[in-house]
Amino acid sequence: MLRKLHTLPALVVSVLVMVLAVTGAIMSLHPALEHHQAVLPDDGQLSVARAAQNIVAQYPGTDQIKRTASGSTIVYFTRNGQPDAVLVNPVTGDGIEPYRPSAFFRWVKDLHRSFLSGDAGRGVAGLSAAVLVFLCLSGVWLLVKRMGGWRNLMRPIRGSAGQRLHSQLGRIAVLALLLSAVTGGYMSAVRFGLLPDASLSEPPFPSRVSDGNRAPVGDLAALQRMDFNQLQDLVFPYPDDPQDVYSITTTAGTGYVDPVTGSLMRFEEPPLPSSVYALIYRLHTGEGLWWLGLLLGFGALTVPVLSMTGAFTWWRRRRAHPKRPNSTAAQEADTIILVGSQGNTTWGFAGTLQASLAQAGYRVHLSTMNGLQPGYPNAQRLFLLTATYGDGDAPDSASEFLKRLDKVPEHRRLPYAVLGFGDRQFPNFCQYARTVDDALSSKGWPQLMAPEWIDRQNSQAFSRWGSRLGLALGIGLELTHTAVRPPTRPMTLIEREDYGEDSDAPISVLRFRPSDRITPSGDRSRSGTFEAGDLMGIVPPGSELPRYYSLASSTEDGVAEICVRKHEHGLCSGHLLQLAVGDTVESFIQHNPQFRPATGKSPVVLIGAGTGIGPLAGFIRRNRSHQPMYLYWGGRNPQSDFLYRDALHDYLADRRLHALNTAFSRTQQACYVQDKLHADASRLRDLMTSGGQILVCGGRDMASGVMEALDDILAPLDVDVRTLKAQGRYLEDVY
Ligand SMILES: Cc1cc2nc3c(=O)[nH]c(=O)nc-3n(C[C@H](O)[C@H](O)[C@H](O)COP(=O)(O)O)c2cc1C
Repeated sequence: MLRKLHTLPALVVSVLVMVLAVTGAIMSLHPALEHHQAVLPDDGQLSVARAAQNIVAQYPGTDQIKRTASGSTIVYFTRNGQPDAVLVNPVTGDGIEPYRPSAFFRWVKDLHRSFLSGDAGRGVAGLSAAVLVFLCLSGVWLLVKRMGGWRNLMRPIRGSAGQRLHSQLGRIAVLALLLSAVTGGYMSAVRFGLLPDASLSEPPFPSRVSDGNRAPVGDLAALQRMDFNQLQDLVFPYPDDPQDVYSITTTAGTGYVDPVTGSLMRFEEPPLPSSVYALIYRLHTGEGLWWLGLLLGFGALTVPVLSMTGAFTWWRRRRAHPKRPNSTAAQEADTIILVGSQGNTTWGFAGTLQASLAQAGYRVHLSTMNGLQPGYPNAQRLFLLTATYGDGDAPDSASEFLKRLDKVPEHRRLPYAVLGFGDRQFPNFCQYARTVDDALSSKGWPQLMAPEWIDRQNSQAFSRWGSRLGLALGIGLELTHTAVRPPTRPMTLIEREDYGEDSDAPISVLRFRPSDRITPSGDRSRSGTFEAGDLMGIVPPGSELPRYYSLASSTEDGVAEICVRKHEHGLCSGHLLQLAVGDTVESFIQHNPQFRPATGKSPVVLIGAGTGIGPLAGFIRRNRSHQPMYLYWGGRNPQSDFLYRDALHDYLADRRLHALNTAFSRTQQACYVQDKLHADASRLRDLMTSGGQILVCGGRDMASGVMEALDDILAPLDVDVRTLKAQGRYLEDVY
């Protein structure tokens, strides 16, 4: 809900906020430029009287001396009947250059204040500032939730590149943005009378002025007592009006000076609202605080990037959540179906279940598992259909489910049935669905049906489950659903490197590029954006089901690179390894943001074996910030299957990789990657003590061996892999 509240206003006002931010960033340069030009005497060095005397000596027709908040001195004077203005050095009275306010800055200021549309535009700018305040606060709250509490707020961030950039920039710039938005909103509120008027009230004009000749400005006692650095404005009396006086405004207040006697006639301190306004104005504009101006300007420059990354993340999430036609409102439904999915195939099954139940007369509400509500007033049953990802983890649309479950009161518990979707090739088959089932039963939710597990979207198994459900409900229920193949694009093999050709399990590094062929839908084929660690789904000929390979490259590399080992009877690996350059495969990208090194400076320990090196090499390749990365990798034989040998040595040379440890199992001193970890135990303990994280990629036997080894190694620190996993510091991509 909060995410929606954060996203929707952002999408609506993003263009307006971007205009405010970019114009604000441009204007933030102004105080710094002015400060650079201004001549600033030391405090106590120069009185207003002396400075005015110097200036009048150079500019006898002086009408007004004005100082900007940054300290520049502007003199308005009349010469030969023509008004003019000049920037001066107040110590000497010499002119520096004619004063010509920049038409560009004035235009930018108008755009910033009112979108060039007068009062209506000012109102819109004020509302946009209020929205920006809300976006900052809701953004911080979302980040706190995502990072698991305030204490973890500055921890490295995980997720897709867009999400990481959005959170990282937001975290850096939020204070500057909040300050700009709150102060801007305040000034708008004052302008529209929502807060007390802050204009400077002038004391009443003196009714009597001393008779006699006017003294030279340098002799006026009141001005001799005032320090020039406090001066804001000094207006000279009209030469032809004997009743006129000097008007003066300083940081201490406003008053009048008798031009004959030099005495202070009236002087009033500014009222509180106007002092507050002056302070807020300085904080908003950086006038007189040029360094703050530049900081705020930098903060404002993040807004376009935040808007774009935010919009991109929203669009991606939206695309990942299929439409739910004919879903009854949650309040009215008698049957609730909640879906945990990442690749969307589970939605297809859920849609079929929904349609069949609706046909049988049920009022069915269909939503994500993250959409679990604390109560469904009319519901009598709950179905949970969920996939499993990572190490038995929740898919994206179920990541908040268990937390939400805690909030459901006892009297709202419903009879439920869990249907897990998974793949027996993974070590933890349907683990997340099992976790959900355990959580519900341990909380005492009544079970409508025992849980069932569907392997690789098997439609017969789904149909059998449907028949059993029909019996439980006392209706005839026929569920006919065949998984829809994800939309694929042709990719052409452009390069291959072959390893271990003589062995029983050869490996190839394959590089693909989107082919120019027109797809059946008529699109020119394009591949989506991806990063190392994402998955390339490949559908081998004669199969409906894709096989997934971890990507070793990102979009910027211009190729989709994967490492493939030949599996005995492996339909897809067999197909891929016999491809020749120029051949094409049908494929798609599945994002896998859970498996990425966190950004920042903390060390990253990469551990893999065999083809598991693919994404790890991809992470190292992109490590331009030289985050300390340590690679432990196990192969069979250094002569025949040392994947990425040359590239890894290049990465070591340019410090993208800090240390490389290899283990080979088919040599005389047979050695496994776990042995290398044990041999390097004390360094690993140091790395983990300094906030390091571990990413493991490869087969499940290697992964469980590595886990055991690390539990031993980290025992003296009182840390185990389970704890690291819970902290998001131990990530696995295991197959
Ligand atoms: C990266 C990845 C990790 C997976 N991990 C597991 C797993 O640990 N256990 C499991 O049973 N299935 C696992 N699967 C299989 C999916 O859960 C299964 O294909 C499911 O049907 C996908 O549903 P969805 O398309 O709705 O997300 C994984 C699939 C992928 C792509």
